[in-house]
Amino acid sequence: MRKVWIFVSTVGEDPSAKAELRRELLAARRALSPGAAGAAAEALARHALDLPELARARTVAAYVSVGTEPGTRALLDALHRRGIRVLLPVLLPDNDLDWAPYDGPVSLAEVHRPGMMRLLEPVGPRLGPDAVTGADTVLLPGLAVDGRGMRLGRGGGSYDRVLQRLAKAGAHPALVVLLYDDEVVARVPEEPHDHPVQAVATPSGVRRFG
Ligand SMILES: Nc1nc2c(c(=O)[nH]1)N(C=O)[C@@H](CNc1ccc(C(=O)N[C@@H](CCC(=O)O)C(=O)O)cc1)CN2
Ligand SMILES: Nc1ncnc2c1ncn2[C@@H]1O[C@H](COP(=O)(O)OP(=O)(O)OP(=O)(O)O)[C@@H](O)[C@H]1O
Repeated sequence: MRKVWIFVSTVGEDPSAKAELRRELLAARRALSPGAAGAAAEALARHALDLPELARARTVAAYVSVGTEPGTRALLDALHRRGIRVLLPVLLPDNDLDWAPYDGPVSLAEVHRPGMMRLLEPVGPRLGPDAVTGADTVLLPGLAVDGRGMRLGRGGGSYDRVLQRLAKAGAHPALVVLLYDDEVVARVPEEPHDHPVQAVATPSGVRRFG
């Protein structure tokens, strides 16, 4: 599996290299047993909650894991119980993200858009796409990250836009991607619009970049 990716990355870092790596990583996630996924979510929440970036945050932008993603529900509830303001994304028709507060599990609703995975989104008041610029820490979904902090997302470009918006606003929240252990890879294909993150939290711990 890695052989294919190394070959692709040496011939040029084009969008198809990202698409190929995404397919491989999503297949690996699908192969995970429910028991292993549950244990991973628990360990991930434990390590993430130890992050000083979360302990001292007043506002955290996060997301609700779905399907085979590393589980974030326990983490969201722990942050909410600590009195931290948690913002969750609402996917807009152009793949940009709006934000609304997390107010416990009852504040979430399943949203199904044709051709896309079902998401759990907040039902509360929408705060607008710029609300993320008020976060002290942003927890990002992804499929892989490399040693430089370059992140591979699902390909919607939603978080690329978030990172661009933060830069434009001069906001510098801590950026932490949540992944499984084997999704920390040697190199992620990179395009000019990609921005690095500072850290990754996985079930086995936290790694910081640069
Ligand atoms: N749990 C969670 N919430 C999230 C994200 C995420 O990655 N995970 N997002 C991260 O940006 C945003 C939503 N973006 C999404 C981007 C793609 C797909 C999706 O279903 N992709 C299909 C492939 C679709 C296609 O081929 O075009 C897939 O992954 O199977 C869903 C949400 C905001 N909320
Ligand atoms: N700031 C931006 N505004 C609008 N579109 C963008 C922006 N940044 C990237 N895109 C577009 O989004 C698409 C997906 O980009 P890319 O493959 O890097 O997504 P990703 O980083 O994997 O996904 P995500 O950011 O949602 O996690 C590309 O077509 C890219 O041109």
